[in-house]
Amino acid sequence: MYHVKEAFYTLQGEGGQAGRASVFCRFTGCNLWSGRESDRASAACTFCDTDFLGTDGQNGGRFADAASLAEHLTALWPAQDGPSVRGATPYVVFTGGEPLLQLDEALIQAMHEQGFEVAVETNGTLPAPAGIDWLCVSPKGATALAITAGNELKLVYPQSEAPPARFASLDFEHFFLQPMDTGAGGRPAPPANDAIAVATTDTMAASVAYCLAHPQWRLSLQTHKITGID
Ligand SMILES: C[S@@+](CC[C@H](N)C(=O)[O-])C[C@H]1O[C@@H](n2cnc3c(N)ncnc32)[C@H](O)[C@@H]1O
Ligand SMILES: Nc1nc2[nH]cc(C(=O)O)c2c(=O)[nH]1
Ligand code: SF4
Ligand SMILES: [Mg+2]
Repeated sequence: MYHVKEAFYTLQGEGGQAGRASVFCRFTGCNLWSGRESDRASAACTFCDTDFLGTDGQNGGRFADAASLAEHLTALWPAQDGPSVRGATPYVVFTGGEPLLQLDEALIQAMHEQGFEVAVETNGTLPAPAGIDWLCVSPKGATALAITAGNELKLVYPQSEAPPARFASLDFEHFFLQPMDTGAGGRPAPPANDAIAVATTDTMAASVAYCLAHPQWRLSLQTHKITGID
């Protein structure tokens, strides 16, 4: 049984695939935070910008097997254009919560059979199933990584217990710093048009300065918040 908070069609907002049309599948639950505000300060991950509790979001629910969830997600991809127009490869992003608590090879295979490339956004503390096409690892605080290779390492910055230098020698194709959205941190997430102001203050300046001083790292902005798309 898969528990899905929400699923929606949008543009990938972050990292090396930013701007790409994507079906997002947000699984319920995380191993680094209960999702309750009363537990945030004592959690292993304290700055989460996401509600991942329950199955009550748009297109959320409980799915008995890989085939039924794959069919549900495929229905969110738009009808392809006619034969004279170059089609895009359908793309699904599994996130959460922590997707590696639920994502398995059967679901990856079912999405491949539907013609999708499969991307994952993970905190990197749990092993990944085989078959993922684009793996993004985003380390959290003092937690130990179970995954030390992938397509992109996307570090929310700054985190006192997770300096970029700790990850700079790992086996990733791309290294991104993403300014921490401090509208989280125990307060409700800011409305989309507020996020621009938040993102352009101190965490943005610190991220820019780090990338300028350490060119291995590139800046990743949360463009879905800037555009207000989701
Ligand atoms: C909500 S997490 C879900 C996936 C997975 N649990 C993880 O942490 O990577 C999705 C992405 O949002 C990032 N993120 C979470 N809270 C953030 C914040 N306050 N500011 C910037 N990025 C944030 C995470 O680091 C991760 O890359
Ligand atoms: N548009 C959009 N892009 C995203 N990239 C990673 C996200 C996530 O929450 O995992 C996310 C998200 O929530 N929305
Ligand atoms: S950012 Fe990821 S790891 Fe941290 S609490 Fe949110 S879902 Fe969990
Ligand atoms: Mg998000």
